[in-house]
Amino acid sequence: MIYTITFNPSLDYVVTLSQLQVGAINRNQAEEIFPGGKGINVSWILQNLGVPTRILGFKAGFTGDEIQRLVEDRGIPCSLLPVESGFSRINVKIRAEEETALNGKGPEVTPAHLDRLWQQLEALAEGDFLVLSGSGPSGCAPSLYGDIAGKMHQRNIPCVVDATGKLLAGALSAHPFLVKPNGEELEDLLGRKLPDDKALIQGARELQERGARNVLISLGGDGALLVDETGKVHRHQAPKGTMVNTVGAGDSMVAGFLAGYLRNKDYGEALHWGICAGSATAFTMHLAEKEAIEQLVKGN
Ligand SMILES: Nc1ncnc2c1ncn2[C@@H]1O[C@H](COP(=O)(O)OP(=O)(O)O)[C@@H](O)[C@H]1O
Ligand SMILES: O=P(O)(O)OC[C@H]1O[C@](O)(COP(=O)(O)O)[C@@H](O)[C@@H]1O
Repeated sequence: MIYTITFNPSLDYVVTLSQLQVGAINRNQAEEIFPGGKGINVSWILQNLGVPTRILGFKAGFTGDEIQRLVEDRGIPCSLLPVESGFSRINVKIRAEEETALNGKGPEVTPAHLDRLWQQLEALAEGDFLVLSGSGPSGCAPSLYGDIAGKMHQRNIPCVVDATGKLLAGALSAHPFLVKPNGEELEDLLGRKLPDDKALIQGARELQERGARNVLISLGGDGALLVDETGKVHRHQAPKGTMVNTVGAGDSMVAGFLAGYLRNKDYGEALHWGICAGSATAFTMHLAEKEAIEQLVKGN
C-alpha cells in the first residue's frame, strides 16, 4: 500500500482566460474545481493506475469536507483527520498566456492533531511506502518531514519526499527513498544556478551525500534526470504533446515513478513511467487517466 500524507490539501479552482490583467476585473472563459494538494494528487494517479493507496493528512471546514467527498467519489480510500478551526485552502490556478497560482496557507495543525497522525502511522508495515509531499501546515516545524521520514526509516518503510526549502533539507538525513525537486527547487536548496545536466547531476549527488537515496529532478517540458542509489544517471526527454495544464504534473511523476518501480524494481523503468505520467497530466485538463499514461509508456 502506498500511503500519502497531505498536510495542507486544497480545492484547486482552475480558471481559464485568454489574458490576465492585474488590477482589473477579469472574466473567466472556463472554470473547474478539483481536489488538490500534492499527496492527494499522487494518490489519485496511483488509484488510476490500480496501485493500492490511502490518503492521510488533515482537513478543515466546508472545503475540507468537499475535498474528502471528491476523492471518495473517485473511490480513493481517505483518512483525513478533522481540524476544528479554519478551512482547507482554495488554491487559484490561472491559465492565461502563462500559468499563475495563488496557493493558500491552510489551517493550523496543533501538536494534538499531529499525535493523531502519528497514531495512524502505526498502521504502516514493511512493504508499504509513505509519500510526504507539498507544503506543511501553517507554523509547522521545519523538521516535520525529517521526523516522520526518520521514524519510517527505522521501521524499514521507504519514504518519498516532494517538498521545498527547509522541509526538504530537514528530511535528507532520514535517507528518503526518493526526493523529487524540480530544477528551480534544487537551485533554491543549493543556493546556486544549475544551468546544464552536468550541474544538475552534481546537485543531485550533493543531496545523496546528505542522505537521499534516489534523486529525481523534474525539468518540465525538458523531461527529467534521475541519479539512482547506485550512482547511475538516467536522463529521459519528455514526450511531445500539447501542454494544457501543468498543475499536478510533478505529483503525477512521483506516482508514475512509484508505479513503474513496483513493476520490476528497475529505476530506468520507474523514470519512464514517471515522465509519462507527468506528461500525460500536462497534456490534459486535470490529472491523467490510466489509458493516457499507458499510451505514452508504449511510445504512442
Ligand atoms: N510542457 C510539458 N510537456 C511535456 N511534459 C511535461 C511538461 N510539463 C511537465 N511535463 C512532465 O511532467 C513532469 C513534471 O513536471 P515539472 O513541471 O518538472 O514538475 P513540478 O510540477 O513538480 O514543477 C516533467 O518531468 C515532464 O515529464
Ligand atoms: O502544498 P503546496 O506546495 O502549496 O502545493 C499545493 C498545490 O500543488 C498541487 O498539488 C499541484 O502541484 P504542482 O502544480 O506543483 O504539480 C495542487 O494540487 C495544489 O494546489
